[in-house]
Amino acid sequence: MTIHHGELEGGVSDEALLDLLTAPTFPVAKHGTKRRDSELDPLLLAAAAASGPHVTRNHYAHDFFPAVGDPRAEGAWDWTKWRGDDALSRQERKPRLKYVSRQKPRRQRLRELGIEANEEKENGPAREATDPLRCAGNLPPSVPKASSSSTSTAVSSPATVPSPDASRSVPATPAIEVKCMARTRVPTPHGPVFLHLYHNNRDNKEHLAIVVDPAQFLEDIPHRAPPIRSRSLDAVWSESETEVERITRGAYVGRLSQTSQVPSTPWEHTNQMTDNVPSPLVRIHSECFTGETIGSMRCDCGEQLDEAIRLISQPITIPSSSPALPPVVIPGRGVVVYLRQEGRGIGLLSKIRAYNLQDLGHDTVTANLMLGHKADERGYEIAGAIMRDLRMGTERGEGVRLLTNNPDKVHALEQEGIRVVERVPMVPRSWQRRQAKYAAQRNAIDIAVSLGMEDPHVHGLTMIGGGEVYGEDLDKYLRTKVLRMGHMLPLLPQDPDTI
Ligand SMILES: Nc1nc2c(ncn2[C@@H]2O[C@H](COP(=O)(O)OP(=O)(O)OP(=O)(O)O)[C@@H](O)[C@H]2O)c(=O)[nH]1
Repeated sequence: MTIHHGELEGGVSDEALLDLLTAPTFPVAKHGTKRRDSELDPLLLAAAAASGPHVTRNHYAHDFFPAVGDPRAEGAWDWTKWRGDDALSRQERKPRLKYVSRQKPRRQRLRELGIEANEEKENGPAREATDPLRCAGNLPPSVPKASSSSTSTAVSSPATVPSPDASRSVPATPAIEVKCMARTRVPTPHGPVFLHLYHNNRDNKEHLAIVVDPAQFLEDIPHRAPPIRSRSLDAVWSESETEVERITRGAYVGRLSQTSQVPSTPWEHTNQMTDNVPSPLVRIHSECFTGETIGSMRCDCGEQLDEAIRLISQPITIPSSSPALPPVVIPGRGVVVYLRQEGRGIGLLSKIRAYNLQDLGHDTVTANLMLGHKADERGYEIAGAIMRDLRMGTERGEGVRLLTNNPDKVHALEQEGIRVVERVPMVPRSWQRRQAKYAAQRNAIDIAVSLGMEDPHVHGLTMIGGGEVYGEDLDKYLRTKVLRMGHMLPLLPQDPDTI
């Protein structure tokens, strides 16, 4: 069976329109009047065409919704003023659904960027960031923290490179700094992990790293690969820091117990990689409350998180250098960097609204655009800094094997100086199961077992409802990612009977 684009949620028109609008050359009417300004922003047009209501080129940040957080804004819904659903309140509410601009006047925005309004043409460089299919550095404006930089990992990110156009003053973005504030052992269904909590100087979110490296518990055995440890955590934070303080924040070695309390020392690991040890598996994962906490089957985020920890925790077989010797098996080794970028960076509130637009028939990309967001608003600078703090994919030359289908992530990490030696696909469990059925039309369970899946309920019962997400909503979501966001997954024929 062939998959037609037109079968996607949102219909042919949304996708065809977006393709047309984001094509390299924009069609111009033969006898049209020449525009005085530059070409129209495809994002704006796509949002306008998809949503219907008026959106103007200078106000594309307008929202369907009034400013919820600002009760003084015209049309804002302030629930504290809710007095019941009587006729009067209904009348009061009626004219309230209006668009409210969240954008300051352009002149003021340019001034804040240090750019004189007359120097910058409309739709000049700033327009680049509005490309809906671009994965942009979207982190909020930097607020440098007064932190002891001696203990944090500071690396010049590409954002700090001065503008080649020296005549224009571009505000300098301070080098990104991350600091691991605490680390602890967490037992999971896949084995123990070390949860690392990071602070940074770009946003006020607590990003996390889930380090799988149980070899650190095995004391008297020579390690084949260096332990995965945070440089900023193992640093000495102050001269007056006590051993108990160090241990309490997680700067210890081995297994912490009533009888074993060994504080770590600042980074001094000398053990090198043994030959043939594969590069560690790494996943950069973005927060998804719905998929990970309440087991939503609109997406596969919860399953992906579970599957990533499972895959990384698998023991590694190292072939021996001599045929006479048996292969060596070592514990799994790798990291999940967990970024607090809910809803691909648009936040939970907007994601919930986007779900309602999806129920109206729009796909996940169009729903974001209709709400005035980009298709993807995430950034990976913080992930890069965390990886550098853990010395992953940088200094030892081993590189990382990245668990993803998203080409943007590979590119973004490489931009951050992380060496990605291999992309390892994340095939949804339900697709693996169905693929197994299609492949041979035989006993699907046997095939799934031979693919290493075994019983999906055995592994990772970390989501409410079980170990595999499936269903119509999920299929639509995954197909949109493949067809509209360039995710590298082989599409399966649609077959509701096999779900
Ligand atoms: N805006 C929006 N975000 C969503 C939706 N469904 C899931 N997300 C968010 O998408 C993010 C996960 O992104 P994915 O595209 O699944 O994964 P990815 O990280 O880009 O790619 P992979 O590495 O291949 O999994 C999380 O932040 C989720 O909260 C949706 O319908 N709309």
